[in-house]
Amino acid sequence: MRRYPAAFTPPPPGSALRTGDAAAPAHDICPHGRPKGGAAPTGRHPTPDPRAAQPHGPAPHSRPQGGAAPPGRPRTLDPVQELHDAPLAPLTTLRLGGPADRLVTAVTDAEVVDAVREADDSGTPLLVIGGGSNLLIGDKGFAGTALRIATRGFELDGTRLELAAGEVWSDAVARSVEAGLAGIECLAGIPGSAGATPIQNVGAYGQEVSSTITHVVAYDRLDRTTVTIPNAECDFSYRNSRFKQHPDRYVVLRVVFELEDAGGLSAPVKYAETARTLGVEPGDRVPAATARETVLKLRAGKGMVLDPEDHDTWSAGSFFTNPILPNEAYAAFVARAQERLGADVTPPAWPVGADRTKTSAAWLIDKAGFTKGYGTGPARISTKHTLALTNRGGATTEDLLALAREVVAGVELAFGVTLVNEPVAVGVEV
Ligand SMILES: NC(=O)C1=CN([C@@H]2O[C@H](COP(=O)(O)OP(=O)(O)OC[C@H]3O[C@@H](n4cnc5c(N)ncnc54)[C@H](OP(=O)(O)O)[C@@H]3O)[C@@H](O)[C@H]2O)C=CC1
Ligand SMILES: C=C(O[C@H]1[C@H](O)[C@@H](CO)O[C@H](OP(=O)(O)OP(=O)(O)OC[C@H]2O[C@@H](n3ccc(=O)[nH]c3=O)[C@H](O)[C@@H]2O)[C@@H]1NC(C)=O)C(=O)O
Repeated sequence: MRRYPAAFTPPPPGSALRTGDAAAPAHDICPHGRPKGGAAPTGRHPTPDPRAAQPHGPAPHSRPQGGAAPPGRPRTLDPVQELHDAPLAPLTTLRLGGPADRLVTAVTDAEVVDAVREADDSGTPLLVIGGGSNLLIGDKGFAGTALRIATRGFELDGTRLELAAGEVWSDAVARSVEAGLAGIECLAGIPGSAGATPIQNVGAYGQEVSSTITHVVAYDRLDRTTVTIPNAECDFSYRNSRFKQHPDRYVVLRVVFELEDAGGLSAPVKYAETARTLGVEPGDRVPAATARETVLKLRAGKGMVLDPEDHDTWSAGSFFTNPILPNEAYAAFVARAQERLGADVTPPAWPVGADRTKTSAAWLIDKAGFTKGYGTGPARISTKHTLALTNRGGATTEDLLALAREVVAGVELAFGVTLVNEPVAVGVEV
């Protein structure tokens, strides 16, 4: 077993990977298009919502060009921030979805709040967009205002880290590791914005943001005021939070973390795959930079680090959450799996409290016959991980939905387990 020294000197600033800076295709906006009367959205949101993807979309601080509002249309924002009939597909990591009637890019918290208030006052449907990495937008687009959160702010004070919602998450992780701090190093390479991390309590490789967030500053659309919500009131659980439970109520403005100064070492390594790869035991610490690099390699091997050249990464990451089953339902599932695959088969299982068991959606999909690379059309399963549904180029949202529905039906038929989609569906239902 390899052990690392207690004191570790972090690498010089700038040596870290800056995943958020990669590949920014031109923002393909029709500047003078009129708002389209798209179909009213259906699904989880009463109002649809696309998300601006910094990883492959325009840089968050660069304002889209052009886009004067049609005559007579009320406006409270700088014209360069407002576009009409704006394609949303380039703002998502799936590169799917139709246009928004109106796309507003907000670069300050005040602009975010103004845009939200304006939409609410006029009864206009609002779609908040962060990095676009967890959005599945319908081909008809969004009939309302899409608000792209492009605020910037990385403030490190000792071990306290405050991030503006529009910060590129993977850059923030890199910078915190460069500063020698621990707590979010295993969340490296996750696409999207800092403001989206508390929404679904982002987690990977043994870390969840709920462990380090101290509080979230959000605009509360119900009370029409800015609120500070401490961790204990965020109702965090696996891929869930108060913000996700009330999807139309809060717009996250800032997220504050308390990181750990472990002399440049990581937090104790928790995820078995990471520990194995590092050659350490779970619970050991390694240099935070090493933990981050290891996670980046593991993620890249699964097609989970954005790369515009690699269609396996034209995805929304995991398309389904890992099912959490009551223990009896899990036992029934195991019996069914063994009947189908052989008595020696044991599906992945992680206890969730005393009464429930989490299993693997990727395993279910794989064993139901949807193996890596499954599909013949423009939407297929990733060749690197069965949980990522991908756009091979030229796909439509309907293509992807057809694949997703086929997978859900196939897994249900094979194992009696119903998969639930993780990405936010805008104007469509899986
Ligand atoms: N673990 C992994 O490997 C992966 C994880 N992800 C996670 O998915 C998340 C997607 O982030 P991102 O690409 O920025 O988000 P998106 O632009 O994809 O938006 C998805 C949804 O997040 C909500 N949201 C985003 N920003 C805000 C905000 N400031 N305030 C309120 N709601 C917000 C909105 O939901 P609503 O309208 O319901 O509030 C939105 O519809 C990331 O945080 C990432 O961690 C994605 C891919 C891989
Ligand atoms: C990518 C995301 O997050 C990921 C996160 O990166 C990883 C690492 O911690 O763990 C979750 O995936 P996951 O449960 O599929 O984790 P993995 O470690 O990749 O795979 C778990 C198990 O699935 C099985 N597996 C995986 C891939 C595959 O093609 N086939 C397969 O059968 C294996 O048994 C493997 O051991 C998160 N997904 C969810 C929904 O919880 C995301 O949210 O978008």
